[in-house]
Amino acid sequence: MADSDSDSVPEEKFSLKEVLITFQSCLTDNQEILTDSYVNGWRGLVRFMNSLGSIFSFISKDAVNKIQIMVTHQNGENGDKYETLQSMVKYELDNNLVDLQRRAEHPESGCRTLLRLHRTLRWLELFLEKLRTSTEDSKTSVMCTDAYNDSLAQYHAWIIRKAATMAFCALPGRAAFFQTMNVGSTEQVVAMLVEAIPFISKVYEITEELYKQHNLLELP
Ligand SMILES: CCCCCCCCCCCCC/C=C/[C@@H](O)[C@H](COP(=O)(O)O)NC(=O)CCCCCCCCCCCCCCC
Repeated sequence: MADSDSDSVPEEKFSLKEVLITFQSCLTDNQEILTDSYVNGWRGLVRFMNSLGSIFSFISKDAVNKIQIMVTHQNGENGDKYETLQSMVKYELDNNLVDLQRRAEHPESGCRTLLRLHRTLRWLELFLEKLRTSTEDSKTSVMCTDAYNDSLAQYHAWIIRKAATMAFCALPGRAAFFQTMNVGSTEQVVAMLVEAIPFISKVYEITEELYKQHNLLELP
């Protein structure tokens, strides 16, 4: 059976609102984070990024690879241990499934893979916040680069930083960017951001605290 991303299925109208709202559904009542919704949020973000052009495909490839690693864990025989980020951390640490010093036997642990997405979530939070407070003459490439330099860039090698900042220059201007988001007028985009950013921040904070408690923030 063809899956829903199959070429034969016409692209339905895709709004970034649904994607950003996914991060709201990550949170359980007792403040745990559901891996499935988290990974789904990233799937939607990557889909949005792909719609911005092929210059972003090297970023998309890495993101898809990380999403796939998480899905493999979730579908594996211990998939139930990956239900929340909290249960994943516990399971992988209890069973020595995480390379703590250097990448060796477990180069694709859920913990280290998720950490890369978590660091990128900080970039997203900063970028969205800049978009929210931007004005008509603000440049998306500048907002994106500033957000990147204040977050993710410190973890990337020079060559990746160079490639990423070059790609950011190809971002459409603010008006076209908002249009691609497919949320409606500028006021509606801002209202959506006001609604979505707090959930993204919350998910980020909880994950940061979880990783900090277990000393996992520098996983190789
Ligand atoms: C809208 C423009 C999109 C900007 C995307 C910003 C993130 C820039 C990341 C550049 C990563 C370059 C590719 C390589 C990365 C890896 O080296 C590096 C380290 O991995 P390793 O330890 O396994 O080697 N990987 C990472 O840091 C993870 C990168 C994951 C990127 C996911 C990007 C999804 C972006 C979604 C954009 C949605 C924008 C929505 C705004 C309204």
